Amino acid sequence: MVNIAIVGPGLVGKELLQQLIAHQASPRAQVQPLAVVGIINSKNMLLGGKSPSSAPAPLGSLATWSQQLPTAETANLDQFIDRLATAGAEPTVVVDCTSNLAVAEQYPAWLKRGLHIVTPNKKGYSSQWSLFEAIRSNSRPQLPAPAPWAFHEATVGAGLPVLSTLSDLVKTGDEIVKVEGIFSGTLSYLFNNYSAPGPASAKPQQAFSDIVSVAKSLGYTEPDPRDDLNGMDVARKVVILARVAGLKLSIEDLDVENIVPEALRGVASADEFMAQLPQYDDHFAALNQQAAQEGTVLRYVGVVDPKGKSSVKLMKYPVDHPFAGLKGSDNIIAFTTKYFPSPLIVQGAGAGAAVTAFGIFADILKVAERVA
Ligand SMILES: NC(=O)C1=CN([C@@H]2O[C@H](COP(=O)(O)OP(=O)(O)OC[C@H]3O[C@@H](n4cnc5c(N)ncnc54)[C@H](OP(=O)(O)O)[C@@H]3O)[C@@H](O)[C@H]2O)C=CC1
Ligand SMILES: N[C@@H](CC=O)C(=O)O
Repeated sequence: MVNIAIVGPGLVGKELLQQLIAHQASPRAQVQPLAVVGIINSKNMLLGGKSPSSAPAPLGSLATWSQQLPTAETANLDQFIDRLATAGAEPTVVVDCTSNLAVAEQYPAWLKRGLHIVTPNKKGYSSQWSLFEAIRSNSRPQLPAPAPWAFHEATVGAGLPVLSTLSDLVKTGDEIVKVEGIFSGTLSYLFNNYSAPGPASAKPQQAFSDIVSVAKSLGYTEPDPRDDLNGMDVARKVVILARVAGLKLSIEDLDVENIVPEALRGVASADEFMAQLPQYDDHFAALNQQAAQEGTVLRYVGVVDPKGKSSVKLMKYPVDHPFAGLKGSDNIIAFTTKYFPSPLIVQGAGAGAAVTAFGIFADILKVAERVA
């Protein structure tokens, strides 16, 4: 048995819980039994087991967790972790589904207590180098067994096998020449719809702000869509990729193009930002029109260039370029390497609760297979 504890049952965490509940009801659970022993958000926490000093046990009636959580005991992340790390507990995976840096800063301490980590939270792997290094040096494979594992596949490309592919290339001695791609499901969705190839008259005349609203409602955006439009989400992914490729890169080393209109960068809330965005539809329409007149489309692209300057920016691509033909919220990542001078391409849905939860779930199973 492997224990699972979820920190942050929001959009993604909730979907993960659904997938875990479905797993428990399926024959797959016989092969790999998984028990959800704890759930915590910023207000409350649920922990299975008899007493605060006993090892955690599976939550009873997991299907009703969302009704139980709001009236459960007050959240205390330190106490939650203490319980999970109780002597005699089953191997435990803490799944951080927040987007919180303060939570990610706890990973090294959690790893030192033997807890495995799986996360879609980009902050731990893309913020200060010392945090990344502390996570890496306190987990396997840097430490020998029985040290815990830390996996973060869903931080880039949601459920797509992006980091595992890059890691395999590096581990087998391939040389990374360039990693280039559309790493944001939100920005992919926005520009695939707003700046589609084809005659201007055939294009849908949707306002830019309307498409941002749809991307938000489909669960593609960060809780505040400015974190997508300001390039920071893509910048974090570029940093994560670069670090997996062995480069000591940080966000400050990148050129990042912020496409949030300047006047909206400081507005107080995401709601206020969404309310004011329609005032800037003409600005985006002009950018798009200019690209169309040049026979190009707009695409927001990240580049890891080991020998040059890595960057995150809005680019124009000819309509027959592979990036121009993307659909929906697809990500596309092209790895140009010594073995793959014609790039190895990974492509598919790169945002949304279902695919992100799938990526997290696959990482949980990787831990479970290694500790079974
Ligand atoms: N959406 C997508 O397509 C993808 C998302 N991701 C990443 O997945 C993560 C989750 O995203 P999403 O589900 O949309 O985010 P949400 O904002 O929907 O959920 C965040 C959750 O974290 C909880 N939380 C926040 N701070 C704390 C804290 N200090 N202690 C405990 N719980 C806390 C919130 O609780 P409360 O409600 O009480 O505030 C909430 O349950 C993010 O890091 C995101 O970048 C990665 C890939 C794709
Ligand atoms: N907001 C992000 C979610 C996944 O990382 C995106 O749009 O790609």
